[in-house]
Amino acid sequence: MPAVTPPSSAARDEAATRLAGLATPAGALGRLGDLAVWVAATQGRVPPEPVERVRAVIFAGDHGVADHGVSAYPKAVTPAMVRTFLTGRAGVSVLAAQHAVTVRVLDLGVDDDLEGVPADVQRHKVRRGSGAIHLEDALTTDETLAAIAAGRSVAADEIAAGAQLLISGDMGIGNTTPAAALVAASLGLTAEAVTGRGTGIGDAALDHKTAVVRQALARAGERVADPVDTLTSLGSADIAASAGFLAGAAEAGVPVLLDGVVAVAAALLADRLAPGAAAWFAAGHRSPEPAQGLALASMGLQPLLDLGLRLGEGSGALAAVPLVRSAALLLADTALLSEIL
Ligand SMILES: Cc1cc2ncn([C@H]3O[C@H](COP(=O)(O)O)[C@@H](O)[C@H]3O)c2cc1C
Ligand SMILES: O=C(O)c1cccnc1
Repeated sequence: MPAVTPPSSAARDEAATRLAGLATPAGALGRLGDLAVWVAATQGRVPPEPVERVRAVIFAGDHGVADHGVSAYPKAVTPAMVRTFLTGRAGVSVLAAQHAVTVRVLDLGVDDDLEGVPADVQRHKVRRGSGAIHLEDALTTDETLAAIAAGRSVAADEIAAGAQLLISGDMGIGNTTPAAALVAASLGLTAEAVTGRGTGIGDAALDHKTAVVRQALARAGERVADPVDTLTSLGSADIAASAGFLAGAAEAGVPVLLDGVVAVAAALLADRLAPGAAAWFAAGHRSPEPAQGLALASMGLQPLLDLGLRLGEGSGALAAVPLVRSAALLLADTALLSEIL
């Protein structure tokens, strides 16, 4: 497995110097300035080039826990939304069209044959539905490794297609439950600390969902010390693929803008699979899911937006794409104070 080379510290230092010399009051660009320095470091270029080619991949899959009262919606939504991504009418599709971002959807584990969808969508399918994590493993070890490898190969495809910035999106009813469990397992947190309302469950269902996460963590036990075993026991095919995708991006030196709780759980696993990967990640937004904020903080990432957005699909990352573009342009094209005085 290739090691993760950090973003260029020479470019980071040069970018910070350029930022300090811009025709603005010192520090006036605030977090956009920090973001610009990160973009320049990931590109190894000062000034950074415009961030034009942004590509998002949605990893879709079903989750056995969805049959156990953890979501406000039925599992049938998952294949229906896969078809909706394909017709370009999902929430994330609207933002992607607005911001000229390409979106692909891939079925890693949808519990449906998705008859009639283009074969390419199912090219990396690992299985139909992942195990109910409080009762059984999500995957076999072989399935986990296949999903991670699929994610890495998808990242390579997107990079070969010219991606300068990658986004991983999620679709799968019930997926905020394994995401919460993965974050708790990775950070040594309790079920109470990480479990949220997902699609909008009420108090009684939240108590039940928390108990499901607690039971899953107890079942996984010591296996959470290893990232592959963590994904095997508590993850899913789609989240394992997303983790492989994010690890692959970091290994290739391509930056990533993170979305909500599922993408961030995958990012945490990517950083365990490929230590140092998190240096290639920026946080598009903060979601109301507690696991998401806790995972971001553990990676030292501050979210760009905080809109109460709790859709997933990559939407929070998509909404932040204009900020990344603005940051790079500001550092590249703003006059220097020395040029105007
Ligand atoms: C119509 C619809 C579209 C969605 N798009 C993303 N999600 C999001 O909500 C689900 C996770 O929440 P939970 O764990 O509570 O089920 C996932 O499918 C996620 O992608 C959606 C959910 C619905 C209902
Ligand atoms: O925080 C998220 O990303 C989220 C919340 C609810 C449903 N889907 C995603």
